[in-house]
Amino acid sequence: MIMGLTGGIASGKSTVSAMFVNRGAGLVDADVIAREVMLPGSGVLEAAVQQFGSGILQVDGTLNRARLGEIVFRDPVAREQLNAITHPAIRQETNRQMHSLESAGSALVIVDIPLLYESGLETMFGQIIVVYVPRSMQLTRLMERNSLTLEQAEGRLKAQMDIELKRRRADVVIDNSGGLADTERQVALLWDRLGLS
Ligand SMILES: CC(C)(COP(=O)(O)OP(=O)(O)OC[C@H]1O[C@@H](n2cnc3c(N)ncnc32)[C@H](O)[C@@H]1O)[C@@H](O)C(=O)NCCC(=O)NCCS
Ligand SMILES: Nc1ncnc2c1ncn2[C@@H]1O[C@H](COP(=O)(O)OP(=O)(O)OP(=O)(O)O)[C@@H](O)[C@H]1O
Repeated sequence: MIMGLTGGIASGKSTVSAMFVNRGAGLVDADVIAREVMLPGSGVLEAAVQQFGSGILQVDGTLNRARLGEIVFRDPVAREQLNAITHPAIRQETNRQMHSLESAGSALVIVDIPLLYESGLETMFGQIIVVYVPRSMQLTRLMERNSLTLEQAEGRLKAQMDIELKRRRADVVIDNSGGLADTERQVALLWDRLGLS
């Protein structure tokens, strides 16, 4: 079985994905794939440099993520341009990995895609899990984890669909606003309900 997993930025997707992996699920992580398709020498990185200039590179030729983030999280047009350059490659590799894990015999494959709804990828999955925390908690966790100002954190939130909308669209909601033990309990419950125990 393959399930999509999404949520808002810093809502806890990686935390919840790790809980599924600990129980034996396979994981495809679109954020990891997004990094891989932008390694030095890739056509995707080359296209990004053509679009945004060599200022987005570090001296060693790797992507300066903070610099590109500064550009795209404050400018919707630039963000759309980056999405157009990166998303086809990310989507293709995500598809490849999830089917390869399923063929290899994973009883459950979790596919963590931050922009699942924004990119209209619902049809790839029979069931979608949304990892939910209220917007105010997204902001505080994001500011703390990434050492961002409130303004920078709000810029990143504005780049995504509102988390309440995602919650309403979900097939399954995991509420990650309590402690980790409470989240783990919800994961255990879902694991049982899916007949995976
Ligand atoms: C802009 C970049 C360089 C910033 O890198 P940085 O290391 O600061 O952040 P990281 O990649 O870890 O992403 C953190 C979170 O930001 C959010 N985010 C990233 N890209 C986008 C985007 N284009 N639009 C909206 N939110 C985004 C996601 O929630 C993601 O989980 C990087 O996010 C990127 O290359 N984005 C384009 C590819 C993409 O869309 N990735 C996310 C979905 S697969
Ligand atoms: N239940 C929780 N209680 C307290 N802190 C938490 C909880 N779950 C996650 N966190 C913390 O909140 C932050 C965001 O969590 P995580 O990195 O899992 O989110 P994410 O949705 O994967 O983020 P991104 O969208 O940036 O990929 C992290 O610093 C994490 O340690």
